[in-house]
Amino acid sequence: MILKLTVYHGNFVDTPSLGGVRIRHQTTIGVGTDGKILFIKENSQDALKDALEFDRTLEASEVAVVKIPDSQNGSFFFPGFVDTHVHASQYPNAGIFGSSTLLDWLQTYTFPLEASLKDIDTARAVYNRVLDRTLANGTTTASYYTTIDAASSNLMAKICAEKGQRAFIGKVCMDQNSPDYYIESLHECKRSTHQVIDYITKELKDEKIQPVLTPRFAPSCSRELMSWLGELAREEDLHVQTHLSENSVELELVAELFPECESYSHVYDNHHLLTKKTVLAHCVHLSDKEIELLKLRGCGVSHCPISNSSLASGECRVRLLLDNGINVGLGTDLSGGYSSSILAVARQALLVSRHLAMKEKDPKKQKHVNLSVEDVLFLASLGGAQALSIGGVVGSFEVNKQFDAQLIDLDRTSSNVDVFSWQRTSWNDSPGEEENQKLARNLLAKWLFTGDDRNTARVWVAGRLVHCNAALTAQ
Ligand SMILES: O=c1[nH]c(=O)c2nc[nH]c2[nH]1
Ligand SMILES: [Zn+2]
Repeated sequence: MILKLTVYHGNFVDTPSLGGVRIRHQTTIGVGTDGKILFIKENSQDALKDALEFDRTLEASEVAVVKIPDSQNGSFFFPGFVDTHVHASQYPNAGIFGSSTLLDWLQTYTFPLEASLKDIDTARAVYNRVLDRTLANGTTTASYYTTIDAASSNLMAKICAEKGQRAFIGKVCMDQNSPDYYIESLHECKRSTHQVIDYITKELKDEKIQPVLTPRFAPSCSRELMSWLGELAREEDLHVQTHLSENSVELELVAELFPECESYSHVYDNHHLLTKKTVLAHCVHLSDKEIELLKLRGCGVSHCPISNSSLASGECRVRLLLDNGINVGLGTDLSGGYSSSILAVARQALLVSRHLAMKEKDPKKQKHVNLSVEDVLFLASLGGAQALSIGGVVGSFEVNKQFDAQLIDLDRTSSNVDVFSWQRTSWNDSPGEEENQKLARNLLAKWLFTGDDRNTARVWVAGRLVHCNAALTAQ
């Protein structure tokens, strides 16, 4: 018999809006063979019955059931994480940055490593590993930077398709102010960019994998290159990613290189690179006028607090961006950031917001600047999806969205999380269940601050199991 529907049963947690947590207790989610969520039934005991009621033409043998036993009360489903900014090619350097800051870090650590991935075997080893690692940490969508090399960028796209992660693949574009051993001419860059777009859209043809135009950052891109990329983005309706306003020395360099532009953001805007499908990493030192411009253009921002702390770049004022209606997600920014875990990035986002709050004199403002556990879990999931302009496809559990999910298990004896008997919840979030609600929120905080990949039991992208932490007891 051919499988026509999979039903997942257990407790589902997601963040449908900033600061809001939704807990769906003993719920069945039905997923079609194309990975789309077809129905959600709350407060249900019998997942198979729900499936057969949903589609009366189905036979039981055509339905697969993934049920978390009620006894496994420390387990819940959460949407897969979205990493809005990650340099796959830099993964071998995770943790290796010494006391450098952005510009010397690029020269000392980053450009030599990226250049070495021209060797296809090196690229294969690195890209396979980074995929396994991010999937094991619950990342179901990632916006990747590869290197300037087309062949190995195409290999990365192929590995993503094979392993099943949803991914944007950004072949890096740089044609000025870069080392002789790691640069392309404008002509070469145009050709290799087309090679990657053509491979992904005409050969690979996996709708979960998309190309993203990737001017590295303004200093390494000529005006001609940026104009050409801006035009290509418009003509082909492509996604764009780049870095913006990360480090104060970088800001001075940009002002020197582009004296005709009002600000760093205007450099990109003048070349038509700020669109609704653009995601901008860092945005640490933006002026109010630049924030207004990003809002006007509908760009997303990738907040990378581990990277910003490691490279001493500064603190992004996330609450200000959110208050201005800008979509913000989280980025690991490997290897400016040392961790491949979006959960770890979410934790750091919360802590950085508290550092910003400490600088506020007014207690009311202090409170507002703080990001809560619920806020950073939103940024890690739906916020990230919205920043990448795919908020209608993934990021929360809704009918017609894709089933990109992770099963979290806080009870694994080998993990770092200890849940005591009085801290348990039935996950029942209905009115009148205030104590349960409080316990559930405390468990989410415990996961955020003490959890890691040992608690990521299983991961699905579009309904396909892409990671399984073998020791788990869930069937
Ligand atoms: O965090 C960063 N990582 C990079 O690789 C990079 N290149 C330019 N600017 C950058 N910032
Ligand atoms: Zn980066």
